[in-house]
Amino acid sequence: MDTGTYGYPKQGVKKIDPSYDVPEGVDIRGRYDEEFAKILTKDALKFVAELQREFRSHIRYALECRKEAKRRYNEGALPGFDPATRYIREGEWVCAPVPPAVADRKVEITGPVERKMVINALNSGAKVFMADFEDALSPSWENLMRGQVNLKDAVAGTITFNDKARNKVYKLNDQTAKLFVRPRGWHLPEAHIFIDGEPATGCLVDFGLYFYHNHAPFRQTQGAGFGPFFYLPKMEHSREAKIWNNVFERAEKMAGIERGSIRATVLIETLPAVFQMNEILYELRDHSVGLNCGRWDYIFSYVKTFQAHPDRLLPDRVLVGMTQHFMKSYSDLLIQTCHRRGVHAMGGMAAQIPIRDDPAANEAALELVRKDKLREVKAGHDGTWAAHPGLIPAYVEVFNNNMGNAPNQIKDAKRDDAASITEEDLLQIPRGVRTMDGLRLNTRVGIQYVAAWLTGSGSVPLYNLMEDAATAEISRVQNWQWIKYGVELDGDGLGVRVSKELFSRVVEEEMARIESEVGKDKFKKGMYKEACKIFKRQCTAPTLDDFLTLDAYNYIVIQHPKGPAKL
Ligand SMILES: CC(=O)SCCNC(=O)CCNC(=O)[C@H](O)C(C)(C)COP(=O)(O)OP(=O)(O)OC[C@H]1O[C@@H](n2cnc3c(N)ncnc32)[C@H](O)[C@@H]1OP(=O)(O)O
Ligand SMILES: O=CC(=O)O
Ligand SMILES: [Mg+2]
Repeated sequence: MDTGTYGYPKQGVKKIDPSYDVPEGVDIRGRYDEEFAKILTKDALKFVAELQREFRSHIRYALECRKEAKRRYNEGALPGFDPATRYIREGEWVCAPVPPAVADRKVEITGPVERKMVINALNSGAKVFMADFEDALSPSWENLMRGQVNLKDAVAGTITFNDKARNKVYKLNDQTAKLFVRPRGWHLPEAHIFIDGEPATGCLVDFGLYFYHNHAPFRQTQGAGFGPFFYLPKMEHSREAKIWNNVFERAEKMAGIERGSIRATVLIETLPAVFQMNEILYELRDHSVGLNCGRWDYIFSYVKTFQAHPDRLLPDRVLVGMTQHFMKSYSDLLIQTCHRRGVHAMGGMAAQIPIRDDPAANEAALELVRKDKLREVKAGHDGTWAAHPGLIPAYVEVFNNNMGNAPNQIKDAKRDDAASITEEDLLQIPRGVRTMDGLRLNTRVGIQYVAAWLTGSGSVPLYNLMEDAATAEISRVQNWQWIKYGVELDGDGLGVRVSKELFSRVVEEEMARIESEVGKDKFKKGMYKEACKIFKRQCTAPTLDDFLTLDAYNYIVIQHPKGPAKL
């Protein structure tokens, strides 16, 4: 058949849709795009398919183990240290030395893999940019594939962005942050790429495509022989870290590069994982570059792990900060563990962002984050996360003032005192009150976040705070738990018990408030009603959904040529 460019028909010729050139067993169901085709090459897809085939049974097993652990916690068991791996916790071993290119990670900026933000983040003055396919990204086909294009251009050093409306061209500075990439968690499928008749594992797609296209230029221009570098999210057990280690070894073999070139920082952001920190580092000891306190998912995980423990309910979300005993214990033990094993102990994300139109409120927010960063650096953290470029100077100042010229505190802040932290310390119930305002805020934030996520934004400013998938999860599971156990809201003197009926009224009133805050027009055009339906269903479900984004994912999958699809 006679076709024009990319398979579109010449006049009078029957139309043929362009399609990706795929290897055996791979089916791409996402929209065809010329730019995406440069990422979805036959060889890159072959690599992703090989990873999927080699590791799918291990991933399935690891996810089954999560279910089994959940069953035990739901029957009353508590997470704790595993006696079978005491020898790893007590053994004297260290991880491979930190690559010189990333010895100094005092301030790391994070953000979705959106083009302008990638450039801004790399230029921000932070030491590291964590480019996010996870908490900060709504994983639509368009966002994911554009993200891969953006990262490829960033690693090549050629990325630009033309903001026509503002007549501004963005390009990279001479000096840029080192790039780390965070793929999705093990649980998320990629419904636009089928391998042997099944949706691919989301994180293997994110990792595989990025690694395939960028390992060589990255090692040359950024990693000084090491890399690429990754952040690994939401793991619950060291067996999941072992899979990543094997994936890395497989990738290194494919690329013909030395074992231990790839390096990753694991987020400790689930309650079960805090009891596995040594074991996780041990599995990844040749590929590790530390652990990070993923505080928001960690709080979410506390509620999720104790979903069937009404004696362990959380107070209002705003009261669960890093100074609560269980959070402080987690951060202290993470620092002690990392430094004993010779790697970075990274701090986490304060949710405050700059407030442009109110200098006094802005100064108050800055003071809160300075305090948070000061606590981190004094505790021994080697660096921290910033959500916004406007915060970086303040963070740099706090870390430099307290660490001087040293690139990190791995050798100087041993925190041997934290070795005595117990299971009870790590599980201690947080203190504080529960209020109607807390229920309302959870609801208002949760619905607005889901509405943004459904329309392509995975991180948003709400009420002067950064909200992303992890913070929204806290709102969702806390509402679920309060409804499930008919909790008394004791903090405001009203003594009201939470019920489905009360929650329905709150949802109605908060939807009205959202409409008045965002305006009728935006409310009508946005996906607030759909978001409300999803959020309400999840908050009132008889059993707790494992992840907010798993169910919501069905709403953003658009398979071509057939349209929306349910997994
Ligand atoms: C729990 C966790 O997982 S935390 C990690 C995941 N979360 C994140 O990474 C959140 C990242 N941060 C963000 O997405 C944003 O800062 C938000 C959504 C919180 C706030 O966004 P906005 O209100 O739009 O920011 P604002 O309008 O102040 O931005 C000003 C400028 O800074 C840029 N900017 C803001 N945040 C970032 C960032 N994280 N990285 C790069 N650039 C950024 C904007 O692109 C904008 O650039 P411009 O002036 O050239 O147009
Ligand atoms: O990913 C980070 C978190 O806090 O969650
Ligand atoms: Mg997280």
